[in-house]
Amino acid sequence: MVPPTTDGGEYVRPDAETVLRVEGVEKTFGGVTALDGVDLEVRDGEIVGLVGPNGAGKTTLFNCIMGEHDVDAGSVHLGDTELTGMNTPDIVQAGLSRMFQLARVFPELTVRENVLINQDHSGETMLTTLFRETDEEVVRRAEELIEFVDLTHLIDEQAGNLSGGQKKLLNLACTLLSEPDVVLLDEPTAGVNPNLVDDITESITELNRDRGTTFLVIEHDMDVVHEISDHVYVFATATNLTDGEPNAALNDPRVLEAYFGE
Ligand SMILES: Nc1ncnc2c1ncn2[C@@H]1O[C@H](COP(=O)(O)OP(=O)(O)OP(=O)(O)O)[C@@H](O)[C@H]1O
Repeated sequence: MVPPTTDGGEYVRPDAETVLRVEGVEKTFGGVTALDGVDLEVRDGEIVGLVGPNGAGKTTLFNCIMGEHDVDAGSVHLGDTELTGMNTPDIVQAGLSRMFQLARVFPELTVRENVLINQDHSGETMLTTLFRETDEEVVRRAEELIEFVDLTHLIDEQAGNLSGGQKKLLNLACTLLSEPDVVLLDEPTAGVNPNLVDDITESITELNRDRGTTFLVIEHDMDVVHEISDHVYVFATATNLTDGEPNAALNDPRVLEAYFGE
């Protein structure tokens, strides 16, 4: 990873390799144009924020990147690999991982089992993955991730007993087991008790700083966007409005107009 640099205190986009590239993506649902020619790039080692009013198309873009929707036009690349047209498991295998807005856990399984079920299960179902003998190295990594998100004291607890914020932290650990090149986070702090918001933002920034994990993050909380993002894309009604360093992008008059009618 090439670390982001600063120039007089201002973030300068690293001259690093572009790991995720979205070009001209279009998606319509019946008569609704959800994405109308979206371009976006995430460079190695960055945390990139994605903001925009409700209905702007942010989640649809994540679905298109992860292969959950076919795109009508345009392309998505991860490094040199074209993801367009690939199915979701193959996209995960290629190096992308996603955390959903609503935490998704298996409530009857323990915290440890929830992480382990995310190991590579090509050719088998998730459950048979869990019950086959797991590589010691994978178990060690799962336990290390659980420790990283501060859930070791709950490692044998059923995930259904965790709070909403703890489930999000668990989901974050789950997305990391496959050692992805880029992690997509859909509103990581939404619905989380304010006490745990800092734990989540700290986990994201530590993962980025200490392990070089690259993130693309949809977030509505502007304080969080300012705090964690190196670069921000702003969407309005199905397309890019602007992008740049957080202060500049979020104070762009077109953004203030789209958000606040100023
Ligand atoms: N499966 C679908 N079928 C029909 N319309 C859809 C579908 N998914 C999204 N849309 C429409 O596409 C547009 C973009 O929605 P999307 O959920 O991507 O926006 P968003 O920016 O993620 O909004 P929010 O911030 O509220 O999550 C909206 O008009 C939405 O109603």
